Amino acid sequence: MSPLPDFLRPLVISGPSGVGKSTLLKRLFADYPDKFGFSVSHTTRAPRPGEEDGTHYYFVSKDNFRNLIDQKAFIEQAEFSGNNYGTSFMTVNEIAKAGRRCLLDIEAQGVRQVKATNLNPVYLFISPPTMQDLRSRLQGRGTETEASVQKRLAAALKEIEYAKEGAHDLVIVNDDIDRAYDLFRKVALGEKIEGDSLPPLDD
Ligand SMILES: Nc1ncnc2c1ncn2[C@@H]1O[C@H](COP(=O)(O)OP(=O)(O)OP(=O)(O)O)[C@@H](O)[C@H]1O
Repeated sequence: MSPLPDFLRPLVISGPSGVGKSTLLKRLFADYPDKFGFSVSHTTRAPRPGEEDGTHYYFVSKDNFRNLIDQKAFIEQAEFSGNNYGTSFMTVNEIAKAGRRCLLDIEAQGVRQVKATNLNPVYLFISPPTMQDLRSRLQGRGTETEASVQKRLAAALKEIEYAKEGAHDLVIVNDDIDRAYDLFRKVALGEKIEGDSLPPLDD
């Protein structure tokens, strides 16, 4: 069976830090080990315990990152919480060459830049049900200091503002993980779904 038309377009996944993007992606890759390729970003942030270079990120120095910008290696790149993140053309091309759907985890600044390219992806926003849920997930993950949680929440407001502008093709609310994953899986496979409406997120 030939793939659905949307399967041939990259899928950009956005959403505030702590909303559950990595959790959804992990399940997808476990269920479909051969169908997708995650566009591994370059970052200047320090690896968290268990994160591996080349799998979760390409961990590079600030100088190295600046050189890559100068070489125009990035489709998009942005600074977030004091660290740089970028998606290289090379990474995305390699996934397409391998016949897999390219999945990209990109925040609002980056999405604006991707929109100025000819990548033509599907834009998906993963939303928390409420701001309180987002706060408790960030705190519960145990990877952040309280200051870092505050920074991420401030950045989350910008992500949400952009989503409220209608920047994305689709929204999935990560309330119940099984329900959210079922929708996410369908979108990733290229199925057309109704999607959720964006919650008010004003709490
Ligand atoms: N539906 C859900 N209900 C409750 N907790 C969840 C749900 N989805 C994910 N979580 C938990 O929320 C925390 C944050 O999830 P995760 O690390 O996947 O977020 P993320 O969006 O990838 O964040 P970042 O962008 O910072 O990498 C994790 O501890 C995860 O187990």
